[in-house]
Amino acid sequence: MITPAQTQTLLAAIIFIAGMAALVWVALALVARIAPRASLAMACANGAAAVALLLHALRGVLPDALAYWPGDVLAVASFALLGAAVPGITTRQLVWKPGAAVVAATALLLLALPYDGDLRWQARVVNTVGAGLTLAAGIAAWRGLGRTAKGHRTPAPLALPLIFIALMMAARCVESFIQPGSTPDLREPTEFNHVFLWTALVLTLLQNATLAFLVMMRLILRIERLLERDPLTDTLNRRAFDQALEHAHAWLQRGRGYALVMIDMDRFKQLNDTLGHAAGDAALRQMVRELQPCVREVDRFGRLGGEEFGVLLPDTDIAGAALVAERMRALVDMTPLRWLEQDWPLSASFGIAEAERGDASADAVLARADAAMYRAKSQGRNVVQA
Ligand SMILES: Nc1nc2c(ncn2[C@@H]2O[C@H](COP(=O)(O)OP(=O)(O)OP(=O)(O)O)[C@@H](O)[C@H]2O)c(=O)[nH]1
Repeated sequence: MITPAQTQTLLAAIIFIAGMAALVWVALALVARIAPRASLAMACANGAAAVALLLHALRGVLPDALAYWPGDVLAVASFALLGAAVPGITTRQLVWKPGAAVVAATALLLLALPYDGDLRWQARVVNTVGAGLTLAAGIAAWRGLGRTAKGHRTPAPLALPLIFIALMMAARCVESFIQPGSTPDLREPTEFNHVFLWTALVLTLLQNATLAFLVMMRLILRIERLLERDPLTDTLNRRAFDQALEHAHAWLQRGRGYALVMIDMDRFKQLNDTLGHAAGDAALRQMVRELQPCVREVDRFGRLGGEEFGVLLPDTDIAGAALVAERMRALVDMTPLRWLEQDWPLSASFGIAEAERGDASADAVLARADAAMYRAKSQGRNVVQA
């Protein structure tokens, strides 16, 4: 036997959880500044849900003009905000216009329904629209999560709580047709309400936890990226490049070879001394931009220091490395640096080396490529040497 106190306590617990979740999302957005727009949308979604449920719980206590129509519109708005926030978290695009249009249309429709006596049609509208909005968000999340981004893949089933919420709302609508005697009041001590409220409680927790987990993943990926990138050129920094090199060397004994290209810009000090440090920085960025199209997805392009760069080419022999390096050399040579209305010719010297089974470590390969690069310098620069 379910008592009114049980359903009311469950309702209060959901309001409390949604309210707390709203505060946590505000903190993530404003204090931690993680995915701020999507986090704010999540804060608003939880806040709107909490207020809508509170107005529902206070029906009969608050004036009708406040407790009914505004509460229903807020409930729909909370689903629309959820639908806007989810793509913001999974694909970084906040999609709010379709949701706003649905809320406006639903508000008008609800305005046309008389709020007296039987409120089942109002509840059917809210539950159907809520189910549709949440299902759309769930499908968008499933698709967004299934994709691989920058080598990371977040499991699509993390979108399941949203899909379950949609099913739950749809079930509430279906129940109102199957059981014509049921009332739309969530406080009624019925079996259906009891199960519905328990499910809503668990799903509210689960959905907030999974979305917060996704936001944290974004933060971790951003930190990982900051740790492995050179801030000026956005190539790998020395540490990350050395790691990639060690990894490639570990595969050498298992039959997967690799080659290295060392790149050193020519007469860079002269450029810096004549045009200034900012021009030198621009030249470094320009060279990296020009060379990017020569670098495959599996290759690793890193800045080893100053104006020296390295490219790790897995599954490549010396002939392949020579082709890549020659193409790179020609590209750098082709475009001068345009700085304050004048052209400054750019070029770089290239040294290449192929890893051999006898190489005890990647350092040996690096040293050979380095020595080849110094030979290129001594031969007048702007050449490739093996
Ligand atoms: N603008 C800028 N300059 C840098 C950076 N890192 C190192 N440099 C400068 O790069 C110059 C490298 O000079 P050198 O090692 O003599 O080499 P170079 O002038 O290119 O001479 P060669 O290699 O023999 O052609 C130095 O003046 C460094 O100060 C950087 O991040 N930005």
